[in-house]
Amino acid sequence: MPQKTQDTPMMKQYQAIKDQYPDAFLFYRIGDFYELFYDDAIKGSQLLELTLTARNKSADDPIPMCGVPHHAAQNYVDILVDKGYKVAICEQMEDPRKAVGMVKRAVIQLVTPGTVMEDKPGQAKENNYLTALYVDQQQFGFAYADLATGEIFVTQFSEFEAVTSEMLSLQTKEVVVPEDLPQQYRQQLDQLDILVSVQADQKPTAEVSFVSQGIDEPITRAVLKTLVLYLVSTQKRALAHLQVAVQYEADQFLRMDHQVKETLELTRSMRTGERQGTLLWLLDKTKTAMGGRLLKQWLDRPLITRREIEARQTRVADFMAHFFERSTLQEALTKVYDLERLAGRVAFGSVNGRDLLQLKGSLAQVPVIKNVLQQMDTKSLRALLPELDEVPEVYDLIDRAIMDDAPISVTDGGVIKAGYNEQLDQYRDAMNNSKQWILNLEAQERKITGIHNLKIGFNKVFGYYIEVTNSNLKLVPKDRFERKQTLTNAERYITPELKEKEQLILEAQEKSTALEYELFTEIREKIKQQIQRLQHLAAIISEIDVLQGFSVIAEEQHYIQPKFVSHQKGIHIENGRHPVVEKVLGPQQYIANDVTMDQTTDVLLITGPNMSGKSTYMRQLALTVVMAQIGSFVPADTCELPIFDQIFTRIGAGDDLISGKSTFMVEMIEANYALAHASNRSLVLFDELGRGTATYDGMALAQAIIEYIHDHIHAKTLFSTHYHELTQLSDTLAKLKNIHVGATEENGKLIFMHKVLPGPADKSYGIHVAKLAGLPDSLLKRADGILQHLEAGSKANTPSKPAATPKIKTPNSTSQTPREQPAAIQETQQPLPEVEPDGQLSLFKEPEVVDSKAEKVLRAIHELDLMSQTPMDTMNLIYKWQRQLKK
Ligand SMILES: Nc1ncnc2c1ncn2[C@@H]1O[C@H](COP(=O)(O)OP(=O)(O)OP(=O)(O)O)[C@@H](O)[C@H]1O
Repeated sequence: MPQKTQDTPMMKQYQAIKDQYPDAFLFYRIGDFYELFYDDAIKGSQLLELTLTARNKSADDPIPMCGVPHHAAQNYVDILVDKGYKVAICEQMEDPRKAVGMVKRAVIQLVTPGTVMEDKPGQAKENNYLTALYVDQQQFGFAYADLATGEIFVTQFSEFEAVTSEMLSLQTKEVVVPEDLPQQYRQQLDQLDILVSVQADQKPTAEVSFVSQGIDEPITRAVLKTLVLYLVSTQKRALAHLQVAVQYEADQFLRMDHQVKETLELTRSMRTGERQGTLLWLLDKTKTAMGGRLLKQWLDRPLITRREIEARQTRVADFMAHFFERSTLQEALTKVYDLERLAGRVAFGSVNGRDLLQLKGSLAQVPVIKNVLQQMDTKSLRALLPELDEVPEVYDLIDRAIMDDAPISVTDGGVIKAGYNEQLDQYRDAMNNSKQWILNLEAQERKITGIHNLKIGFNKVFGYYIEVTNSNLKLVPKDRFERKQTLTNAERYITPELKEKEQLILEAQEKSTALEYELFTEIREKIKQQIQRLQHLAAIISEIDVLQGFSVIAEEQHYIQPKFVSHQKGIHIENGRHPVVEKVLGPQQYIANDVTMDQTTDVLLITGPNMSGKSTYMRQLALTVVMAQIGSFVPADTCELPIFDQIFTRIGAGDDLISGKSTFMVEMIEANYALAHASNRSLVLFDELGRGTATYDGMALAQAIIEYIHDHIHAKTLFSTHYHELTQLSDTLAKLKNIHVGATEENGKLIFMHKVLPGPADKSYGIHVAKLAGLPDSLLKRADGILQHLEAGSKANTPSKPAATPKIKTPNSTSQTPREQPAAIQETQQPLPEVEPDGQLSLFKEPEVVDSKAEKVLRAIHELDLMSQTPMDTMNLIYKWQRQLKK
């Protein structure tokens, strides 16, 4: 009986290896190809658009197969990993020609989404983080690493939400967890669209102990071990570039959860997901990829220590003051390559001759950078000089050893300079002498034979040969020349002495390439010894780069150095601007605005028409705070700020469609999060909070939330609203001030002033905005009619001096006075209308007691301000009404 295909020795070897990597595509090397089999082949051929064939097609059990040429494999690996899959690279571990029996094969690397090392175009300024999680008794150890740069960070959290928020902020594509991670967390991680990889507990490696230096807590040590073991087990090599883990505490930085960072568009645009239009995009004037990555890290974690922030500011000011020196500095920085990733490649063993030349070129810039900092001659910049290590050992070594035009390949020779190694020089001499000998032989044979165009050539198949054209064949000495090949117009011959020389040349060549590779490996190992110095240098240069970038943008956009004051003194900003909107609109178009929140103001209640600039004003303040706390200058004429500990936002009505939460639910979750975590040193921005539900509910909640913050939290809070009734709160809340964004009406048209003014706005210009948006005239007329009706009703019902506190009506009681000032809103069991502010907004004459469900719903429909509803709001309401009718 013929052997089944799957039982052949090779397929058995394949299966044994594949069993160890069930969750990865196995790229199985056969000769010049990597082959995929079975399901890998079926799925892989679709994902990679490859032809699906079969091994042993004609057998009873053909095995699905597809393959990629080895030299093009990287592209295919990248595609799969980019799509979130893992790829195990299985190589032939011995020369098939020399192998006895089956060629030995082994997986040399498992490439996963979190461990990609290759530089992808456009990604140089991005880190690729692998994260790890360890849970012990409701405490969460959390760590992350960038394998390309060797950076590792570790912390712990006491809430799982903080873990997921951090993962989302870091945009990790993969998280490593221990085998015994409780199922509940596993499920929640699975929902995040992040690949979850499991790492078995094993004996720690040397890397683990190196990375964990100075880390004492068992939980942070445990998570580091999980992380590093995974790196080592996937990469299968020593990772000398892994850096000692940096321990951080979330409260050592200005805390912003993932949602806040997204809302403020610090590094990713909400609309496009790209950099364009973000604060990072605006601020990034860095000249190196490392600087670009550092800036992003700073934006993720602004500082809260005044001394540290001011140290950065001082350097920015110093760079600003030295325009000419700065341009020399920038020129030098442009010539600095990605030292961090080069160091990574040295450790990884993937560095080539050109990389080393880049390393040398970068190191050559260090004296230039030092020189220019010296010229600037300020205390803060001088302090950097001793930190700028030129790593001369590495520079000299590369300078002595690596040819200036070294090729990319490290195995084909042509990498090592003459004079670096005596043996190599001898081989090269031998080769050169022999080549000269051959030239001499050519001249000599021409003379002896009288064939003036006799040539000695070389090709890979026949080696050296003597070529004679057909017209001279009669002159060939048949006794000495042995014919080897016939061409159309010539014959090729060899002679014994030519063969002998050829042997010598080829041997010397083979030996010299092998020796070159050996020398290159040695050089790499020597540089590896200096990796930590290179990494330190990279860190200092990155910092210089980011700070010089701040000086560039500050100069270009006319920013000023913010001053830090106590929380009591509060916020004083004159002519502040939204940095990104200003950049996009141009300085002439942007209307600058003041922000004043001194000891008498904790809450600014902002009213004004749609589109007038309320959320821009709020974002402007938040971005100014973030810029100030990363050490950048800020867009304003003068700026005094306290240092904030956290920023909370609820801006824009984004639905969390994935988790099926409605706008209102998301709003309430975010509001609750802010209320639970904010302190009197926090900044809270709520944009039209409460508008995701029925008017009364929303207004009631908005008021209660403002009161809560005002009375209990004392955080600096900006609250924009369309509920004009809320402006009356300034009568009862001592530290609440009304401001509004002005607009004027001219000939029935609305002119936005974008100017923030004291006091409440007097009118909602919704209908005008609707007109600008192009709604049909007939509809607008109808809306105008309803508005007039509403206003008439409102005037009729409004007491001459509007009461600050709305009255509350329940079906069982007529109007009653609320508990006490300023607690205005009380809970009631009735769904609608639970709360009604004195007659405002009311279109119809109120029945004292609403008794039928249908009437309640009808009335709610009448009262609904359709223009201020999103479709999702309306869906929510209809759902609620349906439920009421069914009750
Ligand atoms: N200070 C300003 N100077 C110039 N233009 C501005 C200014 N503030 C806002 N704008 C422009 O007005 C537009 C609307 O601003 P924004 O979204 O802040 O309004 P809004 O009052 O929050 O609107 P809505 O109530 O509809 O959410 C912005 O896209 C911006 O182009």
